[in-house]
Amino acid sequence: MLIIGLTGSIATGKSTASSLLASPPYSLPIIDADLIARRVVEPGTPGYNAIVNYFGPTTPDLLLPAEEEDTSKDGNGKSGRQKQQQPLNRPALGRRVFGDSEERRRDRMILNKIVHPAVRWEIYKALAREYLRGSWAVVLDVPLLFESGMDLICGSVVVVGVRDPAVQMQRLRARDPHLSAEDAENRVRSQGDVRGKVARAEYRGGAVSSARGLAVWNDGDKADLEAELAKAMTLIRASSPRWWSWLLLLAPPLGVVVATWNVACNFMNRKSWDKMKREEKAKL
Ligand SMILES: CC(C)(COP(=O)(O)OP(=O)(O)OC[C@H]1O[C@@H](n2cnc3c(N)ncnc32)[C@H](O)[C@@H]1O)[C@@H](O)C(=O)NCCC(=O)NCCS
Ligand SMILES: Nc1ncnc2c1ncn2[C@@H]1O[C@H](COP(=O)(O)OP(=O)(O)OP(=O)(O)O)[C@@H](O)[C@H]1O
Repeated sequence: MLIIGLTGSIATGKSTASSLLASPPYSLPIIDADLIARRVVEPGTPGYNAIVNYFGPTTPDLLLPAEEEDTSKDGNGKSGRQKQQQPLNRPALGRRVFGDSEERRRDRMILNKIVHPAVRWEIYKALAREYLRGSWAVVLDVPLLFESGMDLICGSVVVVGVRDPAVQMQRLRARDPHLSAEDAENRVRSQGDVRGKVARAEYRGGAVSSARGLAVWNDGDKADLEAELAKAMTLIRASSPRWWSWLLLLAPPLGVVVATWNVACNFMNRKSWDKMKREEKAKL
């Protein structure tokens, strides 16, 4: 099964691209890390408890008002309404962790340490399900694909980027009108420049621009995005035909060898990228 990593920066169009990939003619299964990251911090989960313990004492608006559940219909004899645990106030938590001050970076790291292991585990379970279903390919939509090291397990990485940061900001403000200009700025600054992610993907793709790493530009309208995606999918399909996935599924030892080889190639590629970046820095 081919794992297609889909990434980008905030509001560059990952979700728009993934809903196109989920629809015909592609109809690919999508694993959405943002959705999983919401599920693993729902009230009652270990993630929720850890966040409340750490951020609660210093974030007065961390929790939303509790919803009340009507329990009188359950026939439990009590005519009461039961208080639910208060859900997280996500914009308030976002204000604690997005931005590039020392304090925000530290808090973001702590939040990541709470949320990411649970997200990773859910992603591995979802991948195993798709593998057993015999899916040809699956899209792994992860905003922090490179930062989390998840790119290592991907056969292909597609970065959805915009060249003009003003387009990114305008789309973010239009989609999330509840964010102040400062909040929006902080969110954008919390992720590296998307052009850096595009460069990283293109380095994976190599000089001949293989399906291992591709950029999909999204400065134009949605029809332009569809056309860009179609080009990327043509390359990806050619690099990993359906019969190849069936062969790997029917011959598990071969599947293990190919998967190990793939991770090793990605690891070597990452080492050589890091080395190149270090040398560039040293020259400055
Ligand atoms: C801080 C939180 C509560 C804010 O929630 P909110 O609903 O307002 O925003 P949402 O989750 O939709 O995120 C919007 C975008 O911000 C970016 N983003 C989210 N978390 C992070 C992070 N830790 N570092 C950098 N960028 C991030 C992503 O591009 C994401 O798509 C939430 O983003 C969160 O729990 N983040 C930590 C978990 C995480 O890293 N999720 C990303 C996928 S694993
Ligand atoms: N080509 C486009 N033309 C016009 N609007 C677009 C285009 N692509 C995306 N948008 C809009 O821009 C906003 C951000 O897109 P989207 O939600 O897909 O980004 P994202 O990368 O998934 O963001 P996030 O990281 O915050 O989850 C959405 O409102 C979407 O409808």
